[in-house]
Amino acid sequence: MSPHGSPIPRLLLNNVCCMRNAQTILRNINVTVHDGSALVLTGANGSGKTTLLRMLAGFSRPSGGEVLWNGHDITSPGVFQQYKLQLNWLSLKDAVKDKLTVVENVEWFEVLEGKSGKSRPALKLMGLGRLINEKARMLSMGQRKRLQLARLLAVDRPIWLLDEPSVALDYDGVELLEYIIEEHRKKGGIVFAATHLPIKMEDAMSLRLPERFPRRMTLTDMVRS
Ligand SMILES: Nc1ncnc2c1ncn2[C@@H]1O[C@H](COP(=O)(O)OP(=O)(O)OP(=O)(O)O)[C@@H](O)[C@H]1O
Repeated sequence: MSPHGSPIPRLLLNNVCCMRNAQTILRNINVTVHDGSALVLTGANGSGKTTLLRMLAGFSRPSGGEVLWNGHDITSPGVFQQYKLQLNWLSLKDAVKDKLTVVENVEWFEVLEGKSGKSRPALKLMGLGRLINEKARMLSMGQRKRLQLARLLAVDRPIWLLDEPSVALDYDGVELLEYIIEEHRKKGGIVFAATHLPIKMEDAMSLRLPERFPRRMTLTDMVRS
């Protein structure tokens, strides 16, 4: 509880700023996140969505402001060791090992977590049950994304940082993504999703990052005018 009696948010982004190469990428981002919440991040290419997710993952430090987890700055050494164990990261780089089988690609992450037994059910839920023993190099783009989502389920950490989670998924795949996000949130999990495509998430917060440069006329504008 805070001194005012309200629960301390699980995560608080307090005036977060990010500079890269003397340019401001993110300016004064303020977000309060409680268990079960979701934040949908949108914005033009280059507006800073991945940068914000990377900051939440602790890959880079804010150049201004702070990210607090349970009221503690995530960049403090003692805190970061605990905080990083809360995170599950899904990025466009899928880290799928082509020489391993589909199930090995998930079990590997589960073993690192000191867990077992969830990989096969997770792959089945994601519609990859028949491909479990195939080499991962056989998978299509959408199937690789489904494998990544199966990892989220098998590893089962509370804070999901999802960068373009629906890219390459077919209609059923997007519905499955929406389903697992909903189930995760019902258990108190937190979801951050950067996306250009609509993903249905009930009562999700949304943050549209502003374009960083004045918009110039594009080819599309010229064709339309
Ligand atoms: N390490 C870095 N050094 C310098 N500039 C960087 C670095 N990382 C990202 N940027 C710049 O920060 C800006 C934001 O990039 P970011 O990848 O966060 O955008 P995005 O909103 O995720 O874009 P997209 O929709 O294209 O995925 C870009 O202009 C990018 O060039």
